[in-house]
Amino acid sequence: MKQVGYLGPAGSFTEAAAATLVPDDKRVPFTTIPDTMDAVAEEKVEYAVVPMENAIEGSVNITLDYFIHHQRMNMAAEIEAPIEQHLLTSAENSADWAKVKKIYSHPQAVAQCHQFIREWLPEAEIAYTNSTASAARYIMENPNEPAAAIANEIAAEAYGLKVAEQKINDYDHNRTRFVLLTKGAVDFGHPAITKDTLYKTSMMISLSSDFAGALHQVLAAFAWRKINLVRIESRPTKTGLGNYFFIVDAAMKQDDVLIPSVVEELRALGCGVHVLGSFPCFTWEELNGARAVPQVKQR
Ligand SMILES: O=C(O)C(=O)C[C@]1(C(=O)O)C=C[C@@H](O)C=C1
Repeated sequence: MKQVGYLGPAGSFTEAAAATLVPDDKRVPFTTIPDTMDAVAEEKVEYAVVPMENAIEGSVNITLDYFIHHQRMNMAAEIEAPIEQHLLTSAENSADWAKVKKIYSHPQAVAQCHQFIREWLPEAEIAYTNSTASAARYIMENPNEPAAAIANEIAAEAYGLKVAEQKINDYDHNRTRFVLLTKGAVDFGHPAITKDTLYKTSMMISLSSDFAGALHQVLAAFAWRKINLVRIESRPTKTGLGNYFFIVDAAMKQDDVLIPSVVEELRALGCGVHVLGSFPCFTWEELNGARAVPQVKQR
């Protein structure tokens, strides 16, 4: 049995994503996203699942930055899952949840519920945690503190908390993309792969210098080959204000012709190009049926 690392503790959204993508593997929780990625590099686990991007809040910067600057590995698969945030309290605080003085949760989850917090708990102090599940666990351990966690239903059950308010995320279409990372390149086989499965090839591109039309030239290399791009993200290189690299996801599997020729053309233009992975993409619904709420089988 393989071991899959995930951002824990049990009951995080990332665990639900890992349980859906690789249900037969042993799930191993880690405290932070960098710890989870290090575990793959140090071969404590075969692979890891980490959150990459949320439909409301955008990229999970710590994942992208740690991946690029510290722990370059291979993106081997992706799963996109629905995210429903709930306000969880201890039984002691559930009736009077509007009186809680502090809200614990992961920054992405807090950001997904800004309007709810502004409207209902404007005075509450926000305390950021490593994951939504660690916030829920904290509330379990401190039931008398007038505090709440923002987390999912699995965490409510795992840590014996009450769902004081359901579905508090500000936008209905709340979804997060999670990636499965491996140390080396692998072709991720999955029984759900069909001829219609979407593949992406993710690349990191840095420009040779800043000149008019530099990014246009990069995009043209994809455009004239009719390669559809499904994401363009810029992140600071951390070498000085105004210096960026780009993460570009092409909607195709790495092949022997088109992707190598794009890479060659971009390098000829003086760009730095790294292929970060070429991987199948699944949706939660595809792998789990139409259930909206994450269910995790305990092992
Ligand atoms: O905190 C968790 O439960 C996570 O798995 C992390 C995470 C994230 O980083 O985006 C995952 C999904 C949600 O968007 C909120 C939090």
